[in-house]
Amino acid sequence: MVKLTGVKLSKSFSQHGQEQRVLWDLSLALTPGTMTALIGPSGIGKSTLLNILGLLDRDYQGTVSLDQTVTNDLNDRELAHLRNSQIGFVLQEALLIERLTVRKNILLPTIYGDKQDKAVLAHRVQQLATQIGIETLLDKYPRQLSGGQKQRVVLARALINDPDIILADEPTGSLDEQNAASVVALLAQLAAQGKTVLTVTHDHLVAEQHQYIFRMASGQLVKER
Ligand SMILES: Nc1ncnc2c1ncn2[C@@H]1O[C@H](COP(=O)(O)OP(=O)(O)OP(=O)(O)O)[C@@H](O)[C@H]1O
Repeated sequence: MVKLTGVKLSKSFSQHGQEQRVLWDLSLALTPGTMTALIGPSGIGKSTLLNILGLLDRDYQGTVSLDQTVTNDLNDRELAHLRNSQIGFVLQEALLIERLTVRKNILLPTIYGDKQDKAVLAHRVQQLATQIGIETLLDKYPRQLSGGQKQRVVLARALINDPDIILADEPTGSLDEQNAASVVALLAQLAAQGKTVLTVTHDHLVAEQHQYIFRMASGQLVKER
């Protein structure tokens, strides 16, 4: 299992000649087997931080490490391989490919990287779908699904490669209370298996179910729990 560390992370955006500092010497370490919630007002930089920790954004100051591997030292190919094999992303907008079935959407991350056995993958899709409650949707197309169902498909896709680190941006945003509770329960189950879970959420009830809670303010993290 993998420890994710960010040290002295800084990031600015410049717009209309104005520099906006979003992250400012921010450091954090996420330990395997723990579940951390990241809260804070809209526009404060939560997604920006998630994108850096998830190795999607290289344009920042500071270092991001997975165990002993300092990701800043890797080339784009190595970085993509690490991201694809170790990190599961549950993004805010459920981006599914419309012309592919739910099953094929879930399998998308497996077409990159090392070849995996088809029968094993088929079994894994079935297992995940049952766990997440979307087993009846596997042969449907995204347009036939509700927002909440799409979000659960995105979760299944994030987990198909069995990543050690799960980064979730508002994973319960478009779910009703019952489905939200089952997604949080699943994240807790993954943390109990030794995975590292970081969840961005606006929902206090969801945050409360995490072991650690950090609030983002002025480019830094304040530990609330
Ligand atoms: N590509 C970009 N160009 C310019 N500014 C950006 C860009 N991406 C983000 N920002 C700015 O950086 C700040 C932080 O954005 P970010 O999306 O990280 O916030 P957030 O806390 O995740 O917000 P929300 O809770 O609404 O999702 C915002 O003020 C936003 O306008």
